[in-house]
Amino acid sequence: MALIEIRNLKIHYPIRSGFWNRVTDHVLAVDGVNFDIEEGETYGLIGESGSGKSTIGKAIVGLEPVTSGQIIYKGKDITKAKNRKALQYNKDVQMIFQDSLSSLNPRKRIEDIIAEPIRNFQRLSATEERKRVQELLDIVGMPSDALYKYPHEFSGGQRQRIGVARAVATNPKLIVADEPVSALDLSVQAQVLNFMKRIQEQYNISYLFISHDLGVVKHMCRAMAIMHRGRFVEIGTREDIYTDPKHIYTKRLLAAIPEVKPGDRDAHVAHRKAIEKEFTEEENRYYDKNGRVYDLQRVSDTHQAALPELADGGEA
Ligand SMILES: Nc1ncnc2c1ncn2[C@@H]1O[C@H](COP(=O)(O)OP(=O)(O)OP(=O)(O)O)[C@@H](O)[C@H]1O
Repeated sequence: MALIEIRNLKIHYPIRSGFWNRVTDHVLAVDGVNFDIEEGETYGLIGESGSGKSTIGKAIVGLEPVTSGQIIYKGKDITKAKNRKALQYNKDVQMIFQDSLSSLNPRKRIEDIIAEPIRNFQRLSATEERKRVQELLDIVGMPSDALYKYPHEFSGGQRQRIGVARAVATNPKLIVADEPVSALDLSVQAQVLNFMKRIQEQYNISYLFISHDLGVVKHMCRAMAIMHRGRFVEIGTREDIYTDPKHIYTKRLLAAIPEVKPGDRDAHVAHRKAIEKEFTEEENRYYDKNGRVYDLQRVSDTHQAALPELADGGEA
């Protein structure tokens, strides 16, 4: 059994308009995704901005309400749990955010920031708590005098380490890492990713690793999903995705990785242009169940609504 199983998860946001502020439509931020995360595994979620990655992460940690579908943790559907705040799940599943400056309370000292999740779940004496916070700082490679400082006194990489220390404080089983290194320099990215891996091995933690950067995901994940407009367009292992991508959107993301070898530059630019052309053509193409092809730019809205697979959320 997987540690967490996501089944047909949908998160739709209402769009309100008009004088009465009625719901006139919905943003289909997440529209029927399925995946499992095994114990000790890192599962990658890749897609461009707005594809719905963060919404999935936030729904898993309970920061977004689920429209429909299931989040099954250790065999139990937590979306149906009565008193969700009281669940062991909240201790077991933690999150790291991209923007460490705004996710760490600027008015609190590091000691209090890291101790906060501990206080939610455990009663420790002041001495025990300080010892535990020092231990956590040590795990993420921060000096123990960091205890008395404030978030703005650290670099982005150091703040991300503090964010990890806070996430690890409750001995979690799963950490949702939402773009954890996107705001950092390349050299600092490598350091943070390496210590995240080290901590994973040491404490057998699973990660849901959310990123728009295929280079970073390749370094971290064996299994992954490519997300586009609220749906998964391709799922597979690292080898599947990086050596034999099937979906044009995946090919496009891969082609967007900059080519560093000077000799290959022209070939890379030509490849990128070809992919971009194919993507523009494919993106507006819709295949029905009988293999007929429609150009979605040409069919009217009424006709689109009449296409059965489109109406019930089929692949477009
Ligand atoms: N609270 C909300 N109300 C309405 N729409 C929302 C809300 N939160 C997110 N959305 C919309 O849902 C879609 C998915 O957003 P989400 O933040 O999950 O994307 P993302 O892939 O994580 O992008 P990014 O990396 O830029 O955060 C976007 O179109 C976004 O505008």
